[in-house]
Amino acid sequence: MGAVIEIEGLRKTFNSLRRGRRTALDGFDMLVESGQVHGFLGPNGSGKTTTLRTLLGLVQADSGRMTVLGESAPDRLPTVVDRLGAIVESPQFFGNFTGRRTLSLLATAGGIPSTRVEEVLEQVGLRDRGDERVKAYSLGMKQRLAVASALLKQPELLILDEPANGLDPAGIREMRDMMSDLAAAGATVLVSSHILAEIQHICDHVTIISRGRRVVAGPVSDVLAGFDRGEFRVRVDDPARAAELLRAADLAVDERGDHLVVADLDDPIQISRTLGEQGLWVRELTPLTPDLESVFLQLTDTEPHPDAPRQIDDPVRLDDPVRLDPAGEPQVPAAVPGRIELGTTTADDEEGARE
Ligand SMILES: Nc1ncnc2c1ncn2[C@@H]1O[C@H](COP(=O)(O)OP(=O)(O)OP(=O)(O)O)[C@@H](O)[C@H]1O
Repeated sequence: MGAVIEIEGLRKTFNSLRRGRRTALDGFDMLVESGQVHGFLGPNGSGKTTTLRTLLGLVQADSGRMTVLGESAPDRLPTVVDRLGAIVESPQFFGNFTGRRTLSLLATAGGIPSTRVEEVLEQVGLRDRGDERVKAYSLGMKQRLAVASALLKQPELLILDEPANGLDPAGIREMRDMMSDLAAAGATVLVSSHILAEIQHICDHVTIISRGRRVVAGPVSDVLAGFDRGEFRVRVDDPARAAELLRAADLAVDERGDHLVVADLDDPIQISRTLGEQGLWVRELTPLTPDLESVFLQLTDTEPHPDAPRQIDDPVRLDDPVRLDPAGEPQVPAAVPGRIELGTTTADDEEGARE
């Protein structure tokens, strides 16, 4: 599989009079290979949008090396722009135009055959609503229209920043199906999100970023397997006694009210045998497999706050080297040989551009 996106040691610091100096990217690395549906995960403010904007030349990096479809980015992006579709900032459409007319105009402007309009409307599930004005579209329909506009040129690579934002569960499901269809048709998709369950369903690969650094990357199944602590939920009539017996058998037991969680287990037979031999019959013995949500929380150490978005202030936990990058810690590369120095941005208007 060839690399479709390569990012090495990307750094970006924003300077603003109001908020001072902020390091958005602190030596970030990412590799997306051809045919992947690659999830780009991180808490709010971890650097996802800055990465994508930098990759597309919308923000200038301080340093780092990037390639897109084999060409160095952003300087050589114009040579691959026809093979690339991206929705990084919500595109604005004319509310009085219909979806179909909007796409027709974009197709004409881009020299794309008008037959593509019907194809992309179909692909994003808007064919029956194509003659309604955009101002009457729901947020989800506007998102789909945006995706349709990016699909007009049949891109090999589609980059979507938080495409599920603001969508209801049905809209999220449709977006998910659409991405699966695109991948099945051979496209590579990079999708950033903080909706972890969705990423787990949609994506085959994942990169998790925290505070501007990559904390883990790889196939979703490998990342999850790396966090499998061999835990089992155990229900018995007398959990306190069961806990005692299991501890006496050298097992790590956590009492959780009406059930126990036993960790670091190779074979659950150890539980049923230990308890059965003492006349305690097991009612439930369920393996607890990690999901992306728990992996994400462990890596970024950001328990969601009931009334607030995810927090980013806590330190990244680095106590388990096997679960992190090969170096055993979030990557903070020193000088990368041959890295292109792109110059430093020290403009207060960066702040203005964002707000
Ligand atoms: N134009 C800007 N000016 C000043 N600071 C910025 C600018 N853009 C991003 N930042 C800061 O850089 C950091 C990373 O922001 P970024 O938007 O890349 O995060 P994110 O992971 O995309 O977050 P979210 O999920 O909330 O979109 C944050 O601290 C943010 O405040």
